[in-house]
Amino acid sequence: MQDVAKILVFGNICLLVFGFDPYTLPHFGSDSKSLSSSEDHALLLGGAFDEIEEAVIYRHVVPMCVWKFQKMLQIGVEKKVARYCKILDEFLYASIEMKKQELSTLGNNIINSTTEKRDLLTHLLVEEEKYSNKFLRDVSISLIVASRNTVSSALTWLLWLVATHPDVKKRILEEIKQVMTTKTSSSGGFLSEDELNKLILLHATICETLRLYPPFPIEHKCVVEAYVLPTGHCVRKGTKILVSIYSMGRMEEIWGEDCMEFKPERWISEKRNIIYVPSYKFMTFISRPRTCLGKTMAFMQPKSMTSAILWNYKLDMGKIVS
Ligand code: HEM
Repeated sequence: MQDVAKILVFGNICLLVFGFDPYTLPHFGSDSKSLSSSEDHALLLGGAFDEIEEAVIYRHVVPMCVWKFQKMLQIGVEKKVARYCKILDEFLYASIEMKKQELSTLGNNIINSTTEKRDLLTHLLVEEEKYSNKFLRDVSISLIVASRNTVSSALTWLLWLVATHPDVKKRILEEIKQVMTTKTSSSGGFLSEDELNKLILLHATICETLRLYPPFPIEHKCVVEAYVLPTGHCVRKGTKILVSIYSMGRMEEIWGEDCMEFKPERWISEKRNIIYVPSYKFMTFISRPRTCLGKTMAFMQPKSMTSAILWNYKLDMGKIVS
């Protein structure tokens, strides 16, 4: 399920960043020559992201000298990293060049288009011509990496929790029916942003999913300067701190006695608004100053996808075949 969700999210983020869907594109790069379709090419890119993300985790668990040595000799995991980075670079630089050509062909038509309709690359290139290709590549890759695994993990757990809690599923469907207009029901059940904002129970269900199953279960920080924490603990410069976001989402002293239960209602006030929970309690998006910049999008995508799935299909857990 998460593999399908990753494909969906990758397509969405590419639309946002580049303005095109990678599943409909011609192939870029030497590694893609043997591929028979755009879909295969997009899967190759997805695979490259997966491999690199795994290698980044590896770099966190082995001593730095080990992976640096492997990198220098181009052996082991680092050999794979170099290959997959090349695949991604070819895709990203070709996408940037394509966008630049499109801009020079369409010129004023794009420049005069409303900013809400522009993809990120167009926006950056129209606002500031001097950004280097490397800068544009780095911005694009950060957004793809930040959203692909996180949103797909959230969506997978969300669908599983909804499928295994028929009462919640029934009430979400009733909520969708209430906000849905004739226009959206005839367009396949894809709700507008305003309609999605009215889905309070679905929003609460996503919060509850992210509390119990945070896509980043552990956060890793390094102390820059010696500091005394409010608890009185001294931390020395260079100390590595691991915060278990997963455990914090299941702590009785934070969430109460029913902390292990799936209860979307805990996020809804008597007046049917979402209850604000400070980020130092609900750590899924980390606290300031480095809080997640894509939080709104992190809710919008699962909301839009889940409401369309529930509207069009019957969501149930299939039989597990051993
Ligand atoms: C359920 C989905 C998501 C979760 C749980 C999540 C969680 C997080 C977390 C924990 C961080 C802090 C990482 C760190 O400092 O080590 C972070 C940072 C970030 N996230 Fe998200 N994220 C999600 C979706 C997204 C999306 C969809 C985008 C944008 C398209 C995004 C963009 C970013 C960016 C740009 C940062 C870096 C912020 C900075 O360092 O200043 N995230 N996210």
